[in-house]
Amino acid sequence: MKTLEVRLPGKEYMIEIGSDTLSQVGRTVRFAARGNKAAIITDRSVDALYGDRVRQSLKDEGFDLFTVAVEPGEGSKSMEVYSEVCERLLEGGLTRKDIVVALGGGVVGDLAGFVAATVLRGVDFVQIPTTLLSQVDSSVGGKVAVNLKAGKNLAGAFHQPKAVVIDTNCLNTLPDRVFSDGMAEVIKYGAIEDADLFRRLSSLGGRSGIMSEIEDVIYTCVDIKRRIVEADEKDEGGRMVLNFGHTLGHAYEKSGGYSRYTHGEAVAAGMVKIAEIGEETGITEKGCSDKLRSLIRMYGLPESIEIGLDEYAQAVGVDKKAEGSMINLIFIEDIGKAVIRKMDTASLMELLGRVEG
Ligand SMILES: NC(=O)c1ccc[n+]([C@@H]2O[C@H](COP(=O)([O-])OP(=O)(O)OC[C@H]3O[C@@H](n4cnc5c(N)ncnc54)[C@H](O)[C@@H]3O)[C@@H](O)[C@H]2O)c1
Ligand SMILES: O=C(O)C(=O)C[C@@H](O)[C@H](O)[C@H](O)COP(=O)(O)O
Ligand SMILES: [Zn+2]
Repeated sequence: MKTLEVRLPGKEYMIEIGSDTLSQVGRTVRFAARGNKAAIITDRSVDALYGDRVRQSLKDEGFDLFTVAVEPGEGSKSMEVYSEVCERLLEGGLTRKDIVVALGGGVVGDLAGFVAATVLRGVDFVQIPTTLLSQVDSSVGGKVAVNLKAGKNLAGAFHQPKAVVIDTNCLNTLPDRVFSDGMAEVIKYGAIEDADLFRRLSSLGGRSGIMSEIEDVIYTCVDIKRRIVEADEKDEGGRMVLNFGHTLGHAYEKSGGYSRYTHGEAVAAGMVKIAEIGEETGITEKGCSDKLRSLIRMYGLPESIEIGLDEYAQAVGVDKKAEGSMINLIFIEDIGKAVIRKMDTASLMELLGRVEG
């Protein structure tokens, strides 16, 4: 097993990465918990696969338990489901010293984390991510949120977990499409920060290659995120690079009603498009968009998604990196080297029109 510590003053936590860590998860939660009640928030598919194992481990540690299982899918990152889950926690008798256990992919982690940040004005929570995307990205760093009609992740908070327990065995039951989603964020880390990782992803060549080095791939990604979050927890500067491909990606997700394209698919297409804009403006070395395209193709992700300029404009208008009429955009200068550039949104729209042809 590998471990990492996120060192945020007063909010430090450990990340465990290994195989079969689920059967020992009770010990980690016991160490993190101040009370004796634990509420597991999960989705129905994950509950059927892994709920019993987690419940057994928590019971072995003497926890008084209950489970709230939501519908699988992005639709559960909504104010309606958020409100329903809060009510269920209170019916279950959750008090301020108790703990929420988020068991599932990024949807469950973001929803349960937002619930934990706000119910009773905040309770502790632990992340047990079960998808590749949630293991390399969403379980770490404390961004928690639900979607609004206006756009992606628009009601949220920064609420750091007390621990993150990653069990790589969970990845064996992932459908290929969900595995690919996680690869979009893995490719993102290579593109923004680690050219060696980017090259390695080419040579690993697909899901089985990645699985042969999975602990190390996850460790590499989480270590990058840990360093970035430690330097800028609240997304005021350097952390914005983790949003590479996301401004346009969020536009694609919204245009597909949060069901046609997954987050990973949207981010993949968003990275290619912003690299094309970067090449057009001279910020990005020529050829980077082709390098991204070929990795994205290799991992079964879309290189582009067609939407209208009005749909881009709506998403850009509510992007959390906007400052008045300007927006902070994340480009890469080359593979492994991200840069933040302020641009007025009108110029961005003009460039989008140009690269869309
Ligand atoms: N907070 C952050 O920093 C952050 C970072 C990246 C993404 N996100 C968010 O994460 C969400 C996407 O997360 P996701 O890709 O994990 O999707 P998801 O949580 O919807 O999971 C995808 C599907 O896989 C199923 N599943 C989960 N674990 C499984 C397993 N081990 N075996 C079989 N099936 C399993 C789920 O039931 C679901 O149907 C998006 O909402 C995105 O915005 C947040
Ligand atoms: O942790 C971060 O910071 C990220 O930007 C990670 C992203 O992969 C993730 O999708 C995040 O939820 C996007 O955040 P948002 O602030 O653009 O909603
Ligand atoms: Zn993301």
